[in-house]
Amino acid sequence: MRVVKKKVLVDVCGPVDLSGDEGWVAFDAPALVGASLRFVSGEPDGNRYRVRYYRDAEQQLRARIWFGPETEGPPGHSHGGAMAAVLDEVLGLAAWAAGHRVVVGNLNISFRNLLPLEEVVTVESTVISAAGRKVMVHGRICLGETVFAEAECLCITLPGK
Ligand SMILES: CCCCCCCCCCCC(=O)SCCNC(=O)CCNC(=O)[C@H](O)C(C)(C)COP(=O)(O)OP(=O)(O)OC[C@H]1O[C@@H](n2cnc3c(N)ncnc32)[C@H](O)[C@@H]1OP(=O)(O)O
Repeated sequence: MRVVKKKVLVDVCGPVDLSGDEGWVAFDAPALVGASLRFVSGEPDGNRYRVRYYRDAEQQLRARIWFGPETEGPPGHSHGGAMAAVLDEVLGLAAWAAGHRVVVGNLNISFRNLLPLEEVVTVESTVISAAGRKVMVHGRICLGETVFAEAECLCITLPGK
């Protein structure tokens, strides 16, 4: 029964264009951090999220991401926790991409607009500072001028190699 339901959803959703902007270069997240990031990035043809990572011309991490029907919270729109999971992954990964071996210690999110399901949006990230074990990364989920969520993320470097 579950298999049939999933197949129908796949047919309904169809392919999604996750191509990047001009000048963006594809970024291989598993090559850097391993294959553990399955919750957000693990099902590239599924109905939860579909994600592709890039670096922009300034080397900052970017993600093109589709929020599928399985991320629903308010009817027809993404769950806030679904957006939080994406920001946790992308902003933590941004610190790794900048050379810091971290986990996320604190993630402060403001939800600014309801995010419609099955929309392809962009996650922007900027590494703001690195001092001692603390790496601050800011980011937002947006589409054009519309900001759906913005976040400040304190990453803490892991001890040891
Ligand atoms: C491995 C392959 C992975 C590979 C995968 C990589 C993927 C990255 C993307 C995924 C991101 C995630 O989902 S990560 C998963 C979600 N995150 C977690 O589960 C983290 C759980 N928390 C922890 O493990 C711990 O609390 C740590 C590591 C964050 C910190 O513990 P600690 O090592 O004992 O260090 P501690 O002394 O407490 O803190 C060091 C300094 O940071 C400050 N600090 C610590 N936490 C906070 C905080 N929440 N808010 C403010 N400040 C904080 C302290 O005040 C201190 O400042 P001072 O006194 O020095 O000034």
